[in-house]
Amino acid sequence: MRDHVSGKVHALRAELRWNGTVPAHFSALSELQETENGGGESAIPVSNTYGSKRLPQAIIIGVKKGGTRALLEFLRVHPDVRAVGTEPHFFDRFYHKGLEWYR
Ligand SMILES: Nc1ncnc2c1ncn2[C@@H]1O[C@H](COP(=O)(O)OS(=O)(=O)O)[C@@H](OP(=O)(O)O)[C@H]1O
Repeated sequence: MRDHVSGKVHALRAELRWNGTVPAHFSALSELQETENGGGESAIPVSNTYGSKRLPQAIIIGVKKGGTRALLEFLRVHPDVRAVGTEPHFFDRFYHKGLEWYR
């Protein structure tokens, strides 16, 4: 996946209180979660337990100066969204550290 991302990648660690399935464009992330859980349900389980370490339910991907910071700040205003404070740069810089680091 990293090889296909040419620009800066921003990841958003969000606790979206959705009760449905994950949208198609988040399917790659969903697959990661399923792999980690050993398969099973197709929807990422929703958590409202703050403080637990989970993979993100949504990520923001964008090129440098593409306005991703502004998008993150707009999303953060929503009370049901919990987002990382700083950009984790998992896919472009720290992919080698693995999913345990990413949580
Ligand atoms: N809605 C909208 N319309 C036009 N321009 C916008 C918008 N939102 C953010 N911006 C501008 O996007 C620039 C920041 O983008 P990023 O958040 O991706 O910046 S960064 O790569 O993380 O530094 C930054 O540009 P500069 O001010 O030239 O640095 C922002 O002003």
